[in-house]
Formats: sequence, C-alpha cells, structure tokens
Amino acid sequence: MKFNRKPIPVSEAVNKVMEDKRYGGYEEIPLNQCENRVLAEDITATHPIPPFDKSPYDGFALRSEDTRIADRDNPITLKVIEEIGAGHRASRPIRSGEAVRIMTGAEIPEGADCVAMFEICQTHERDGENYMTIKRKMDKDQNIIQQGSETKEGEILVEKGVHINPGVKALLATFGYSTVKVGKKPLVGVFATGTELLEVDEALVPGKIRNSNAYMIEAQVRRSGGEVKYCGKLDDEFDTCFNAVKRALDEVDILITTGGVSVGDYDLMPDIYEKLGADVRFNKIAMRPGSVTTVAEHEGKLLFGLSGNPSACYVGFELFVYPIIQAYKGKANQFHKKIEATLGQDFPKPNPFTRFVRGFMHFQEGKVFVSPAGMDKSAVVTSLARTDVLIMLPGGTRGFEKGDKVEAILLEDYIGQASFE
Ligand SMILES: Nc1nc2c(c(=O)[nH]1)N[C@H]1C(S)=C(S)[C@@H](COP(=O)(O)OP(=O)(O)OC[C@H]3O[C@@H](n4cnc5c(N)ncnc54)[C@H](O)[C@@H]3O)O[C@H]1N2
Ligand code: MOO
Ligand SMILES: [Mg+2]
Repeated sequence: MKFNRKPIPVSEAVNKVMEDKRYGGYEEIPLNQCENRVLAEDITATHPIPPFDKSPYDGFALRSEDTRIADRDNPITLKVIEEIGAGHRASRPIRSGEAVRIMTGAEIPEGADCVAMFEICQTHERDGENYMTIKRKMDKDQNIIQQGSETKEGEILVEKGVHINPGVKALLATFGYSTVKVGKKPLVGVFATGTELLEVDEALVPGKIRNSNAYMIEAQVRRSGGEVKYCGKLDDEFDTCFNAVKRALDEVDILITTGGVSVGDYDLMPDIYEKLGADVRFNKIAMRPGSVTTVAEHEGKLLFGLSGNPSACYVGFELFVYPIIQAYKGKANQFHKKIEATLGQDFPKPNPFTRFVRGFMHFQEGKVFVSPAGMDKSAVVTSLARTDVLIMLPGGTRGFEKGDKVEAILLEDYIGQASFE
C-alpha cells in the first residue's frame, strides 16, 4: 500500500480539497486595520457622491445667463459678493449680476449654474467692492460636478467577498464605516519535519541544512491573508511528531506540515495520519513538483502534508492551501487568477504529468510572457525568489517552445477567479 499510491489529476485533487472548505465567520474591526481582509458585507452608498453640487475648479460661480452676450469685445462684469472655500457654504443665493469666488470642492451657491476658472477672468476693486470680468459666454452646468453624478444613494458599490484594497478602503471611509465586517482569518499551524533541519541562526554542519520551508510557508500564509502559528521543527521521530501534530490540531484551524510525506523510512506523516484516524483524501497527484502532496481531514480540520522539497512545498501550498484560506475568509473568488500568456523560453523536457513551472511574468510589445524563474527541480529553492507565476504545462509527450501559448497562475494578484478551471 505504501508504495502503491494512485495519482489523481490536479483538478480532481483541488475539487476534493474544496469539498472540505469552511467559512470561518466574520468579525467587526476598525477601518484602519481592514487592508488585505475580505469584506463580509456589501458596501452600499449611504448617500450620493458627491453629496452636493460642487466646483471642480478654483474660480467664480455665476449665472450663465449673465454671460449670454459676453465676448472679447464685450466683457461682462459681475459683482463678487463673497468667497467660499471647500467646507463653507454661501451665505445667500446669488442674484443676476453677481458672482461668488469659489474654491475647488466648495458647494455651488444657490442661483449659480456654472463656474468660470480664475484663468479666464480678471478681477478689480472699486469703492471697496470686488468685481470680476469675463470675456466669454458660459454654458449652464459648465464646470459643475452634479450631486450624485458619480454614484446614487442605495447603489451597491462593492459586494461582500471582495478583497479590501486601498480603493475599497477609501469607499468605506467615504460612507462613514468606522468599523467594517470582514471574514475572520484562519489560524494556520506550520510544522517543519526533518532531523536534517537546522535553525536559521545555526552554522552549517555536514549532512544538515537550514529549515527554509517553514519561513517560506509563513510568508505564503500571510500573503494569502491567513494568520500563522509556527509550531516549530520536529525531528523524524514518531512519538514526538505524532504528539506535536495531535496537540497542534486542537489549537489551529488548518495544519500544514512540510516533509516526511513520501515513502522513505523516515517519512512519518502517512503513519501519523493513520494513528490519528484522519481521513486521507489523496496522497498522490499527477503533477510535478508536489506529486506527494497529501491532504487529510480530521475532526473537521484539514491537514496539509506538503512535500519537504522546497519547490514542491511551495507549489503544493499555492494550489491547495491558498484556496482553502480564501474560502475560510469568505472570499468570493477563491482561486488564483489564471491567464493565457506566451512562453518566453523553450521548455524542452516532456513530462507525463502536469508541470507547474515556477516562473515570472514580463511584457514585450503588448504581449504577456512567462518564463521559468530558474532551475526546474523539486528540490530547488533558488528559483523561488524570482517566482511570481506558476506556468502550467500540461502533461504529454512533447516539450514546449518559446512562443507557445500557455496558461499561468498569478500568485501576486488579489482579485482571483471563481473556479479552478
Ligand atoms: N522512492 C521514492 N522516493 C521519493 C519519491 C517517490 O515517489 N518514491 N518521491 C519523491 C518526491 S516527488 C518528493 S517531492 C520527495 C518528497 O519528500 P518528503 O515530502 O518525504 O520530504 P523529506 O523526505 O522530508 O525531504 C525531502 C527533501 O526536502 C528537504 N527538506 C525537508 N524539509 C525542509 C525544510 N523545512 N526546509 C528546506 N528543505 C527541507 C530535505 O532535506 C530533503 O532533501 O520525495 C522523493 N522521494
Ligand atoms: O512531489 Mo515531487 O515534488 O513531484 O518531485
Ligand atoms: Mg521523504
């Protein structure tokens, strides 16, 4: 049984994981903490924008009718009755023959129906009174931002399930949301397993390497909008690992382990799942890297057994853990956005399984290109530093050539898409 794992297609594995997705509920938090969270309520316009007719310029508010016969040879002079800056209102309606000196953002005084910019007006003072002169005809409504011209009261502007970016936050502030309902973040526990692992501050000794996966996964969890609980690194010793995993499961919403999921003598995760009585959803996927990625469910919680090989671990996280975190937060589009792009470099190696090449996106002559970020092996860590896409090369008998159309999964886009396909 141990050596007899049956690989399932990637999309089947993704769908199986998503059968166990869980929404974590919502919490109400202060507006200034809401970035990168997911809206748990629609943003509805509680008033029109702008809430009043306003001036887009610094100039004079006046009655267009008064300028009907104005031209270069026939300047029209109006009495400037007062000045209003943004935040102030005119003290009375303007009458024929009058103008108000108005600043950008100030409310258009009653009686005025246009704004002439300072640049086309002259001003003078006579007997302690201010006057302005204009040499061209103004149209009704010229240079006025009408109340509600941007949005009407009651319009739904952003639906729940959307990632809160700076623009969404601006809207929340516009409508007076001092607190906002957002999806709760899952607490994601992370274990690194492997007797060969050193702490980051330890010197290298023969046969050992530093634990990089735990730090990488932590960053992936945070990039996905989850909360991390680093549970430590564990030697490949059954009782220690079993007890640590069992305890951690009580403390987190989702548990990730890295390493020990393959068929080696010290790959303990399969036996740990068995002793826990966890239900292994799959333990082999028709993909590279990350074919040994294992997902199990125990008492309503998901355990992700990611590979120890850094590239495999990275890919396993983005394909399977990422959408589960989005679902927990209540995000409508739970999957990374997938795009069609042009392959920027030959990839001659054929593969029977779907390959997720760690790559980066670049642009040339209006086209989107994706190119491998470096050495493409499961055990490689260096190429990950340049990775911002996963290039999806379907399995088959041939390699791929520069210029081929390929699909790529965007890892640093926050809009996402609604299904994996
Ligand atoms: N006979 C077979 N051998 C292997 C198979 C197989 O099907 N049959 N699968 C291979 C594949 S594919 C992969 S991927 C790896 C997966 O290995 P494990 O998930 O069991 O991981 P480990 O054995 O613990 O470690 C693998 C590799 O990764 C290094 N590692 C582990 N943890 C970390 C960490 N936290 N930071 C950095 N590097 C880490 C570890 O030292 C090993 O070099 O199995 C193949 N074998
Ligand atoms: O799980 Mo492995 O990453 O396919 O090389
Ligand atoms: Mg192993």
